Amino acid sequence: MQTHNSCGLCSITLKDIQVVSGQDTLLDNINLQFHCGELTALIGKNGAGKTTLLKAILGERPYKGEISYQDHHGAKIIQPKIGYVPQQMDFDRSTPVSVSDFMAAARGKSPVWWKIGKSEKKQIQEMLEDMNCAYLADRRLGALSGGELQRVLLALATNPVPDLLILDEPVSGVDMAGLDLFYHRVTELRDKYHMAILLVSHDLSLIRRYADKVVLLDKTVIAQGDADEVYATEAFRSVFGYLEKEEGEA
Ligand SMILES: Nc1ncnc2c1ncn2[C@@H]1O[C@H](COP(=O)(O)OP(=O)(O)OP(=O)(O)O)[C@@H](O)[C@H]1O
Repeated sequence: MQTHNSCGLCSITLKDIQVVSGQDTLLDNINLQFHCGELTALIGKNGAGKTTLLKAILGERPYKGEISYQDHHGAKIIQPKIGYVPQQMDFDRSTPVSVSDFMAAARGKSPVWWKIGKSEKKQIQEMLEDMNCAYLADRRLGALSGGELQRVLLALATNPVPDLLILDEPVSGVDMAGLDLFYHRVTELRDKYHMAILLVSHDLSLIRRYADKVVLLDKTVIAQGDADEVYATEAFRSVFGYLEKEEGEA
């Protein structure tokens, strides 16, 4: 993995964020702060606005309010590096493009029909090795499982190492062992590079195990805190009902 060319990001502040679409208010009065070295999980029912909020942060959705990035002295950072793993990637599953070809094209190094240069191929190999999936390099992209594709997308989103990593339901369609491995890898990245991570997920027990902070959204923030605090709120119960604690947990 390439070294972290840090811009010294410390926190991300969302102030009075509102997103409207025609007559509908999709998000309103969102005030939040995310910190480096923390994995924040965004949860909420279907349609609560989680993806919309990620899109606003990514600049893909017009919004009112302010999204700002601060360094450790409180000074504003204009262009933080943001890595993104989308909820889904629509592409023709019959495409003959290999994982390496796709990654080279996504990195902007070459069109998919060009032969990849030796040094680019080596870098891609290293990126995949970092995610324990070097064996995928020559596989056809369309033949990957959901979990394998997510690891390839995570390898891309974290090279170069971002200041903020955004993951939108990165684990849907992945088995439990794959999910656990993915979360484990994400928290390793958080600890090694001290990046801020914002993750949308529906897996409440994995969130309890791995997230530092949980934000419950229903068009606006209806609860936030650590997982146990949020899971104990009335707001959480009204959305998800009661959640049994896992065996062995305090
Ligand atoms: N481009 C769009 N234009 C108009 N409305 C949209 C658009 N994208 C999403 N919406 C609507 O905004 C609301 C929030 O959608 P969003 O995808 O952000 O929810 P979500 O919390 O991510 O849901 P899920 O858990 O099902 O993925 C929904 O009612 C959805 O229909």
